[in-house]
Amino acid sequence: MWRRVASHSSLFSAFKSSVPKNQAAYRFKFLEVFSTEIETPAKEGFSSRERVPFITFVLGGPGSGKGTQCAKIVESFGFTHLSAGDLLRKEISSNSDKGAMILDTIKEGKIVPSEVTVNLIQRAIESSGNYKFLIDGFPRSEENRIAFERIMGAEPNFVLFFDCPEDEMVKRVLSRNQGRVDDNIDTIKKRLKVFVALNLPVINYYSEKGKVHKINAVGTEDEIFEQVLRIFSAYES
Ligand SMILES: Nc1ncnc2c1ncn2[C@@H]1O[C@H](COP(=O)(O)OP(=O)(O)OP(=O)(O)O)[C@@H](O)[C@H]1O
Ligand SMILES: Nc1ccn([C@@H]2O[C@H](COP(=O)(O)O)[C@@H](O)[C@H]2O)c(=O)n1
Ligand SMILES: [Mg+2]
Repeated sequence: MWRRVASHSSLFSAFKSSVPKNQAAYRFKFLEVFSTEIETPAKEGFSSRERVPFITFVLGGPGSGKGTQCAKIVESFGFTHLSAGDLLRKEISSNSDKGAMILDTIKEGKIVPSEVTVNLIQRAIESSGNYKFLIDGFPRSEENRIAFERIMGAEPNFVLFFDCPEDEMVKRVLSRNQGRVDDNIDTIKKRLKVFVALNLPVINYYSEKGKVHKINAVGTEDEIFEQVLRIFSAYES
């Protein structure tokens, strides 16, 4: 994990011993983005002065308000917002060879193979020029989580979990009106099942590590953002 390692090179050699050569090279490229910061000892907060990489995973069921709150966090704290779903939708629109597979998976409310999603996130991080990231809708499964840790060699600093009752999530998704292929009642039911079966275990995993901040996602957007604001303000340094 970036903020826990003593030096750039020790991280790289640990990584090199556990993954194939081409991934090690990829990882090294990724680390170069942060090459001046990585030698700085770990800090709990995010600081504009030292620019130590800071990762927040933003989790919650479909329609719980992750994207809405991420937009507000970006405005107040200068994070880069990377929505895994948006990155996958962009990949579909770009006519990539994986587009058809991704579209079919999204229509079924299932999870896209982890390597695909992690590689999209990795590219977006590398090209962002930022060091503070909100990774929204990821990891969606233990497989996602393990792939991220293996490829990126990093864990989140903390996890935001938007806790919302299912009937409220269904209501919000059905009135979202953004033309998403998965915003229909059949796919929502599947997404809710996938959330319980695959995503809740990830939230429990990080909860046991003391990394989860649970937000009551019922209320107005501003009421919810008050809770979010308190959490981020405590990490600001
Ligand atoms: N607190 C709120 N109260 C009522 N509606 C909300 C609230 N927050 C967000 N919404 C609306 O609910 C819908 C879903 O919100 P949003 O897209 O932020 O959810 P999400 O968690 O990102 O969902 P998904 O996982 O499907 O991408 C949007 O139309 C949004 O405007
Ligand atoms: N880690 C992820 C994230 C998303 N997906 C797929 O995209 C769909 C939409 O995601 P949103 O976060 O925008 O709701 C989701 O239902 C999955 O099909 C994924 O596979 N892996
Ligand atoms: Mg979203």
